[in-house]
Amino acid sequence: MLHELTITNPATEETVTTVPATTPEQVDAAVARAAQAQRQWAARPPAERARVLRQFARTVGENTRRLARLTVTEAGHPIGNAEWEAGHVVDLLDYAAGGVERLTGRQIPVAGGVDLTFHEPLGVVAVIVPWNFPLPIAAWGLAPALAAGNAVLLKPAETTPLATLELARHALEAGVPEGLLQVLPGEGPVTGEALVTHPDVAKVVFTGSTAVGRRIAALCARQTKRLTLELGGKSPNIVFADADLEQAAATAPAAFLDNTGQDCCARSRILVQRSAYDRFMELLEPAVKAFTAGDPTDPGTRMGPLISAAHRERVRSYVPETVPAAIRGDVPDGKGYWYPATVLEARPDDRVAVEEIFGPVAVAVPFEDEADAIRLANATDYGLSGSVWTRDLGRALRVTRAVAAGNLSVNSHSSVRYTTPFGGFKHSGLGRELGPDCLAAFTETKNVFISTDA
Ligand SMILES: NC(=O)C1=CN([C@@H]2O[C@H](COP(=O)(O)OP(=O)(O)OC[C@H]3O[C@@H](n4cnc5c(N)ncnc54)[C@H](OP(=O)(O)O)[C@@H]3O)[C@@H](O)[C@H]2O)C=CC1
Ligand SMILES: O=C(O)[C@@H](O)[C@@H]1OC[C@H](O)[C@H]1O
Repeated sequence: MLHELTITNPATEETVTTVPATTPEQVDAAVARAAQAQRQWAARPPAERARVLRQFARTVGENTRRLARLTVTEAGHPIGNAEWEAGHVVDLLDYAAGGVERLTGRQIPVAGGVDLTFHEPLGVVAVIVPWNFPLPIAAWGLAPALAAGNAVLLKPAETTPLATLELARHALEAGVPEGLLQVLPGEGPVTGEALVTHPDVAKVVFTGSTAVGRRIAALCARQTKRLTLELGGKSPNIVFADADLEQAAATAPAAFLDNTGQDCCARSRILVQRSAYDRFMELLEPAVKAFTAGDPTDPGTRMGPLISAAHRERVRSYVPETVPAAIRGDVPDGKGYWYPATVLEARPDDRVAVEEIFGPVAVAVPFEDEADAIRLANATDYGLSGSVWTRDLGRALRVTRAVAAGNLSVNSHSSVRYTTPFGGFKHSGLGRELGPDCLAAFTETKNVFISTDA
């Protein structure tokens, strides 16, 4: 077991700092503190809880630049992206604060009495966060969980605890009660599992790999623990010949290269109707090459490094050395975990075309007609996101309804809006985050019947 975590800047390979790792005994103490804070928080009037969360949002808003710089340092995100991510946390906190007073129960007409339903907080919630979007994914869990009256214990990824530790400091400054939001850095199998198996943790929200998600699901099942899973993806970008090909090709690079492809929604399977395939690939090449990789602190940079040397090896293992890439971008020489933007022409059942790579690698595959496109789009175990490019509205509706995925977009690659539900079909997850029901996901529904016959 590690006593401390070493944080490395992935763009320079320099050690940034070390952070103590949380032991299982410290997890026990954190759960006890959180449970006490939660009882007092849940008892406070809703308007008061909403005010505290709005102040939390304001404090984060005043500190987005510093939070963004921490994301650049620990995760290698380009500064423009990192600033958007910190701003997204502000929006999530504001949105959740607005939900506190709208988390209403119901009165259902019944015979012989009055029937009331209540939404009650769960208690202590564990939010286990990956390294790809340290702040947004943390906030997807913590903002609605706190708003619904819960306490949150957040375990960041080993490689990226700095921004969320800073976020917890801002929570205290803003008046979020001591103990209600605690960030517990540490190793997944140690700190993470201590949280998942703790009997006083009522719910686990996990974002990460499908393999770890399955393990956590099995551990939660032993205690019938509430669980939300946001797992991997291998999302299709389906381009029909009738689409605006210029626009489809201009936007396709960002859809698989943003965050260096370390995005569960990455459209890394580019499916193009055969009659438009050659033209599309011609248009795609300059667009991919223009997606500049380099120093993440430079506002002109579009793509940073991968998170670690080990992850770069994993990405590399998917790309056959003997087959030349159809398109390959450039990366800086020297230090940093760089990997070039790569498009491969693959067969639909090649490993590179069906497994999540989580790097700047896409496959291009031609298809014949609508039925073939749907068949190929659904030919993975995943079902998170996907895009359809066409000018035919009927086709857009038919294809989006036929693709088994939680988040689809037409003539766009947008997957994430804090106001709309997000989550996966098949092996991409369980439950939904964000959207109008995000607070209810952190409650139990209680029904009370009051007899009027007595
Ligand atoms: N859906 C998504 O957004 C993500 C998908 N992935 C996929 O997973 C692959 C591997 O990435 P990796 O970092 O290993 O992702 P993991 O699934 O291992 O990690 C995600 C989070 O879970 C924690 N964790 C790991 N094991 C356990 C456990 N047994 N109990 C509780 N928590 C645990 C991790 O901690 P620690 O950091 O200490 O390991 C981290 O905080 C990627 O290449 C990608 O394909 C990865 C990240 C995000
Ligand atoms: O989990 C992911 O990787 C995606 O959902 C990702 O998270 C925040 C970004 O806005 C999304 O694309």
